Amino acid sequence: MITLHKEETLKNEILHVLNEAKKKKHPIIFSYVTKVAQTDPLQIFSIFASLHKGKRFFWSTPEQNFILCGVGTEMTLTNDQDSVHRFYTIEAIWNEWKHYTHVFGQKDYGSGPMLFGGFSFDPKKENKSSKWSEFSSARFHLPCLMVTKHDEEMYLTINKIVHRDDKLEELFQHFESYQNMFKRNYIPYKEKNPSQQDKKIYYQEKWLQTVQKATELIKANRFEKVVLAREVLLSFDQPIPINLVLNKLKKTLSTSYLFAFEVGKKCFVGATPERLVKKKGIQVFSTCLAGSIKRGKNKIEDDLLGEQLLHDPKNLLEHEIVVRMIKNAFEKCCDEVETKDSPTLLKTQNIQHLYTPIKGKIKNGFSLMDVVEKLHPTPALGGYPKKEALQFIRDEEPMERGWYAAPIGWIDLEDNGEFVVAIRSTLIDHRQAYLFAGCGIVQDSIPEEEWKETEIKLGPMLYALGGTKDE
Ligand SMILES: C=C(O[C@@H]1C=C(C(=O)O)C=C[C@H]1O)C(=O)O
Ligand SMILES: [Mg+2]
Repeated sequence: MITLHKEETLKNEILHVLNEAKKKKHPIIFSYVTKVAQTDPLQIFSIFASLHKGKRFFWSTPEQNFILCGVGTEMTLTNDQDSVHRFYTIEAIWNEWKHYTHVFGQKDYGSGPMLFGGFSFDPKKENKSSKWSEFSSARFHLPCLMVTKHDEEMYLTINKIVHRDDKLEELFQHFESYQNMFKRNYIPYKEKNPSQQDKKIYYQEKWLQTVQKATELIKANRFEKVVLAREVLLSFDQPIPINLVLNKLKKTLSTSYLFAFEVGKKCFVGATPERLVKKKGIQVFSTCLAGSIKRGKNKIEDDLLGEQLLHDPKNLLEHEIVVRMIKNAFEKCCDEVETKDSPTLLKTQNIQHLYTPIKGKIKNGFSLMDVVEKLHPTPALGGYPKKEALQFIRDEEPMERGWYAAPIGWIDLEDNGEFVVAIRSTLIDHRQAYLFAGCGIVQDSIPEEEWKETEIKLGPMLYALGGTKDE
């Protein structure tokens, strides 16, 4: 229950927003933010499973010090443009709404009105199946309710678009009922892992041949690097509980971002170690991540493998191409660009990567979306040069990437936000889950070795889904 004093203040504020909507002749996003006691954000995902089914999202950073869980869609922004306009249309509509937004309460970084969503990898790719049909080239949701965990604080945001003819009492009831739903008793997770019925590993021969073909074209100077991916389909005897998958991923992947974006009956879930861009105020951060080796069975073996990776010419080249491109893109929209001269190691549960962080300060006139547009796809996911590599993927890769390897994340009113690269991911469709993994192909790539690299990358998601390891 809202206390009496708060009740009056909230009512006054709603009245004020109603008047504003009349005066401006435009609906207003009213965002009510309150500090709340710590709860498990994943529980919110569960509680709203039926009321807001098909409209939920989840996000957590590797240190788990920033977690978002949003449910419902107070507003959906989506487009199917196949050019850079897909980024800027979203940004333009959001910028326009900023004139019609009213925040009430203590807003902190990551709370209040924000859009959560993402983009497809390649809007020019013609899709033959309907696998990704709900996931447009660009799609963002303004949630009805969202919780934000930021360090030790927790915030509840309730967003409502207020129209000039809305009734004060009804609006007030809306906020009250959402607050009460949020305070509902938390329920223990009941779901059990469904049993796996089938596992399809697609087009191994074709994939190996494509890798071979890519290396030949690289030797003939058509491009320098291309990233090729493949997919695995798992089928289960029952619908896959997203909560359970996220919980399992949370336990195993402390160095990765977790994300889930539900659209209708499908949910895109991932645990990726790769940040595309984070913008906080004028500070901009990105990650160059490319070049991989397995983890060792013990510390000695693990260190040896790490050392091997740090000195391996094929992997260093995979990595260097990414650093070069990201640095270039940063220099276009940032000042004071800083990076390291040589990579270090980033170790996740079952794989180690070459890693170079990069940062800068945004130039006047540039935005978070500018950086997303300039970076996507980096050569860690597409290749280099971008145009040639993308064409090769479009023509030769035997799968539909959809949102795999594309930017997913959030953006707020002040142009703060973060996007990661949606790898180590799965598209869950009722009783089925498509898993994706790819790797960077350079001149000296050996097809069978690259296949093994994708097997390692698929491991944690296969485990989280309760599947068996790739043979
Ligand atoms: C493409 C993926 O991963 C990318 C490819 C890597 C590589 O080839 O070494 C390493 C990290 C990622 O940038 C994937 O996991 O699907
Ligand atoms: Mg690689």
